[in-house]
Amino acid sequence: MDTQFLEKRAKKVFKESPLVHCVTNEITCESMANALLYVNSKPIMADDPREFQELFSQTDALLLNLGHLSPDREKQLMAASEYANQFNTPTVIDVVGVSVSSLRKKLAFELLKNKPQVVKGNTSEMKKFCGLSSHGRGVDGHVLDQGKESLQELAEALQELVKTYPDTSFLATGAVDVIVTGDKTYLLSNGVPELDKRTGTGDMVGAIIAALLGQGETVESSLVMAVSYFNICGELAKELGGSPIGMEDFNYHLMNELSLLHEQENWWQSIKGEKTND
Ligand SMILES: Nc1ncnc2c1ncn2[C@@H]1O[C@H](COP(=O)(O)OP(=O)(O)O)[C@@H](O)[C@H]1O
Ligand SMILES: Cc1ncsc1CCOP(=O)(O)O
Ligand SMILES: [Mg+2]
Repeated sequence: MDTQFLEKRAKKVFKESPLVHCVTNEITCESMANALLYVNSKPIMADDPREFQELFSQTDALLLNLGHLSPDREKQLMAASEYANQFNTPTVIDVVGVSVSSLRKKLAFELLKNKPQVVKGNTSEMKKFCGLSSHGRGVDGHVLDQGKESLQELAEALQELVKTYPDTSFLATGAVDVIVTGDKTYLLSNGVPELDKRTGTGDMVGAIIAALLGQGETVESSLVMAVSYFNICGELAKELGGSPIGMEDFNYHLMNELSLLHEQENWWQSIKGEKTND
């Protein structure tokens, strides 16, 4: 990958303190709020549309997470998406659980109409989102959706989707992360398997992407830097936690590293992946 691009962006990211509005699920809400604080952002979890007119005049980015759906939550997500359009607030949509129900897929495409900067999910969720076969169970990705052929099929489907939705970039996370943004495709390969075993890791990545958008990073830079940063923190957590590593120890070190790594000037040198122009 272009090391000049990575070095230049790494000097900028996490140096400001954007206010990130999250309409999200109760399961991982606190982890998400703390992850944002640990990367110098300010979270506000707010889902009452009555305060959106005032709130959107103050916020820098919006994270919409479909994790815990209800009729009220659907109304809140749609309202926030409309306000983001009105206020030009950069928006990330996390299509959590889209491989579970057609209700979520329908809502995801309704939200896509408002031209969010990013739509993300794990590989199984994003395969379902693209109409491909998916082995997703619940909100988790499945290893059968992460093989070379499967990722190639998914990347091609996302490259087609970008032609229909040119204002939106797409991210599918897993052992290898697929980013399709404009005519560029990235395959990123940092991280450790333990990241798949802690609830909220994908949710936290979505929030960190929103934070970088909120501080003015481009969509391409926000995606590459947020995913890589988070996953390198996972690599450090595994190293620090010893072997065998308990998942509570892993999470302790992961969250610690989120708050520490951005003080290391050369953290970006650990970024692994490749970029192709479609
Ligand atoms: N097997 C794995 N190896 C390395 N990194 C992983 C693995 N599984 C997930 N990750 C990383 O963990 C984060 C969450 O991804 P994922 O588990 O796919 O999302 P979700 O929590 O939404 O299912 C992403 O940054 C992803 O790159
Ligand atoms: C378990 C669960 N159920 C509804 S949302 C949620 C958390 C999903 O978090 P992530 O997508 O980061 O694994
Ligand atoms: Mg997820």
